[in-house]
Amino acid sequence: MNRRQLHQSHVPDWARTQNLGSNGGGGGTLVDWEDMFNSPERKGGGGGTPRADEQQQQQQQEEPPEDAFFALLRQDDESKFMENRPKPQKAPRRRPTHQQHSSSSSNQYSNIKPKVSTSRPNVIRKKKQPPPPPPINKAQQECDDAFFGMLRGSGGAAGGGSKKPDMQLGAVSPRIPTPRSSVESVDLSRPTSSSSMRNSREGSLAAPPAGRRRREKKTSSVRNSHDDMVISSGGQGAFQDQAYLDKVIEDDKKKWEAMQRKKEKENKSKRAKGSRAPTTMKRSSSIPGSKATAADVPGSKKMPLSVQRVQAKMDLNQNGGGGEQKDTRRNLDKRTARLRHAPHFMAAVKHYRSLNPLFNSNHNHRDQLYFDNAMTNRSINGVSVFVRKRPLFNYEQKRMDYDVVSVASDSNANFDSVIVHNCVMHPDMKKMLHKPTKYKCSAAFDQFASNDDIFNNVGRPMVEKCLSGSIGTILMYGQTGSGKTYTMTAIEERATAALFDLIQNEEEARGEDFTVTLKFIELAGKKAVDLLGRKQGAAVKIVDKMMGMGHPVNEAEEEGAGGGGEEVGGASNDSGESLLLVNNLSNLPTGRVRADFENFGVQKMIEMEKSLAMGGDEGSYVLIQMTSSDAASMAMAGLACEYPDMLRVDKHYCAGLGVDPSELRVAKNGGDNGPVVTVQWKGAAELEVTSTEQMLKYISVGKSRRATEATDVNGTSSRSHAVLQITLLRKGDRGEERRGVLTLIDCAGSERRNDSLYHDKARQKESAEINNSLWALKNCIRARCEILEKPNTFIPYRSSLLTRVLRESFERDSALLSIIATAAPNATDTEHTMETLKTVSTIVGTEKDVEEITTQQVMQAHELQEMLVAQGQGGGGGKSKSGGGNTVVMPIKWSHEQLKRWLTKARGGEFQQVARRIVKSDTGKTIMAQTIPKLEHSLCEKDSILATSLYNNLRGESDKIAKILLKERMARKANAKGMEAY
Ligand SMILES: Nc1ncnc2c1ncn2[C@@H]1O[C@H](COP(=O)(O)OP(=O)(O)OP(=O)(O)O)[C@@H](O)[C@H]1O
Repeated sequence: MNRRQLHQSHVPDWARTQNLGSNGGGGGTLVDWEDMFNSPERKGGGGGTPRADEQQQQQQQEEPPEDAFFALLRQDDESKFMENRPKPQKAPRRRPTHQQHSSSSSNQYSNIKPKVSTSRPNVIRKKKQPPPPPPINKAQQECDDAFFGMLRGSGGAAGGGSKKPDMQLGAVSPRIPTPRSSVESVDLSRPTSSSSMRNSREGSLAAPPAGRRRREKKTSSVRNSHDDMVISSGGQGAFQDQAYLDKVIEDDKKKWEAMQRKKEKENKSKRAKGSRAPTTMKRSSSIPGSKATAADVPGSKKMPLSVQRVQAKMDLNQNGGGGEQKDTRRNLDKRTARLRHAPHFMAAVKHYRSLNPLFNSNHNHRDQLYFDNAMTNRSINGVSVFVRKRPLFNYEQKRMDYDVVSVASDSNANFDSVIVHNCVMHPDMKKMLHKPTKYKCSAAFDQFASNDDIFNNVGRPMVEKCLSGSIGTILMYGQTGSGKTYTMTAIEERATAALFDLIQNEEEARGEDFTVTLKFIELAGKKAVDLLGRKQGAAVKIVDKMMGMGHPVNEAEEEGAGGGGEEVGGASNDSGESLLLVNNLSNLPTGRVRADFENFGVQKMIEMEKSLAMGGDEGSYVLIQMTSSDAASMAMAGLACEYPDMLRVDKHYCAGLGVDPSELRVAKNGGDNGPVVTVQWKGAAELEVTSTEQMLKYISVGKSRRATEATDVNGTSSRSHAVLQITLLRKGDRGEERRGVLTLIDCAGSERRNDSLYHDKARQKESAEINNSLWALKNCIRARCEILEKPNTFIPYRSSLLTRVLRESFERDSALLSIIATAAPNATDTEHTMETLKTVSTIVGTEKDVEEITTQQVMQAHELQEMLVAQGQGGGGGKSKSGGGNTVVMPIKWSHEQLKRWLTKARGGEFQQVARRIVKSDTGKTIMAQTIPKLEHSLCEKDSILATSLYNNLRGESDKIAKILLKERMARKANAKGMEAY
């Protein structure tokens, strides 16, 4: 098909009928569509161009009579015309004049009259062949429809709600000029026409979506072309309406743009106000399916960000906050799944606890039995490990978080256990699993333990030892927000008060003179900063100071790990021999001390033993002579300081040997008390303190200078290790000095990597440094523990600033070290808690004792109920008198009879003798109020085992019944709410 043929195929039928479109045989004429629509007549050009005149003349000659033409036109189908119409956009749009409107209004078809005139072959053939008319555009048709639909709507509205038939799409064909009457019947003068329609569709002036904007633009272009036609035939009134419509559309557009600008401005100012705000909102908006932002959460400023995120997730899960969208995802991350299935997991944990009476969580470590016990008898490898569980916070409970940490304390055992209930989903995401893991520690404190309990068990023994010249360190370790600072603050306050009380007592009793000094620094990464000096933020250098015998003091400043040398003086007399007296070699403790003696070599040990053998009786002093050597003197000096009661210089012996005891620096410098290797904080202010108030004031000043920052987990998270050191110099009436040091370290929160993902680079680096120093600490403590078995174990104390500060604690056997691991009980932090306890276990070498108890599948509520019934739990107290169905009664509310019944039946009659001994006045309340010692005397005939068992079983029963009551309450609640009952 050649170009002409192609064009021919587009010629409308009506034109072919008239031989207007034929270019084949028969002298057919090719219709120039462009000319037809651009012809001056069609455009209504009155004056006409020269070409128009020419055309007009030709028309007069060649065109058929007008009537015949109109008859032909009428035969044509309107749709055919539509089908073959040229693309409207191609027609140059020219707004007709008022005159043109009025002139054309007489005959609706007059405008297309010139189309016929284009049939003149000569004129047209000279022209370049135009492109074929484009096929009808479907999208355009839709737009047309839409527009006419709009018009219909507006017309309907204008016409009192009824659609006028002439306003239908067919009636206002875009290509067939409508008679004036029909156009005028459209009431376009109403200002509502365009804007109101649009507003009613959009509801407001908010920006339409991009797609719609595009569509509207298109519509408006179509509308304009159509309007041109309407206008051309509609006369002045229609023209004015069109102008009005344009204006309204233009206004709308302006309004929308103004609104956008305003919004953008508001956003900008919001961002400028709080630099963290956008981050927060970004984080919150990352919650899948959540609409919540930080600003939506009440008190969001104070609430940790993780809390806000979980809160938002909970809102989503619980369909709260009016959100219609319920989170229906099945594949959930661990934390979300834990909360989603909270009731089931809670029931499983509670059931587990009920089986073990030791998990009574309201009485541990309050008995006198525990005091002193944990520190002295329960240390693990020379380190006492304590665990403190903080209570569940209200906001955690609100988000359906629950307690997954159980504390089992037993006065009779040598250690306590902490169980973390890891609640997870089976990979099939249907079954729920309960995986309890057990950790061993010196003593564990549950959420009911008070600060006094902690201090009495951990702080007080330490203060007492330091007063008598020991070195003690308490170190807080745990996850961010688990209560390290809270516990340490309590210990500081109580330790200060206890210290000055004890000092006062000692001064009064013995007339000794005490000097108390305080230093406070923070360790952030590789920097140590003073917290008490006049100049805030002054750098501090951690320096090892060696104090040897018979030699001046040498300092070894260490700039970095492994830097600096150490010169150790040897204790010697004029003959170059070291002198030391051992009062009783067999009293020497094993472990490190013996290792040091071994360092001297076998020869020295033999000498010592010989001396001991020759020296006679136990308790008498034995002079040890040895050749001066660094290692020997160092070790001896250290020993003399650490074991003042065992190693001593005997003046009389020295006189007999002609040795000046004053030259023996062991006696003079270190004396009985002073350490040989001390760690000094160069540049740190050391303030002398004379009262509790003064000390607390200094501490609070130092704390206020400490670096804290809001993290995901804690609103005021400590971002550095705070090291507070209280030094006691005790001068006896004979001038002898003893030095005791109490170091309290509040470590920065240990964070897991995924917690710090949201942090900026600096914060991530800081977190890495914190974790590095904690790792170094772990290695040092571990090495210290290992020394007992492997004496040559190297302690890598130089690997971090924190461990360098703690050097004395690692290297001296008499040094006391207590670690308090703080644990958050909430299920969301299960992994953190497990990590903390695992780390502490690794530190003290009990990781082998970490016991993963068999995983259990979590029972559904009804299964649990059946099981409880089968076990007959809660039967001891009998049923409620109040007629509450199966409701049982808590032991504390038992009557005398109920108590007696329980005592007779419980544990296969173990307490039958107690049942016989109780009197009328004994009820559940009176027996529950008694402590183990009281029970022992009142009801158990001094049988402490029976009393302990009775005490524990009563509480175990109490927990079981509480559980049943809770379940009943929940079931009632669930029934009321129409929820799944369990
Ligand atoms: N045993 C507790 N009883 C009551 N409230 C507690 C307990 N432990 C901690 N808290 C509270 O928990 C919040 C966080 O505690 P804290 O600041 O001591 O945590 P942290 O472990 O020091 O955190 P970070 O490492 O980030 O500094 C505080 O509001 C504190 O009052």
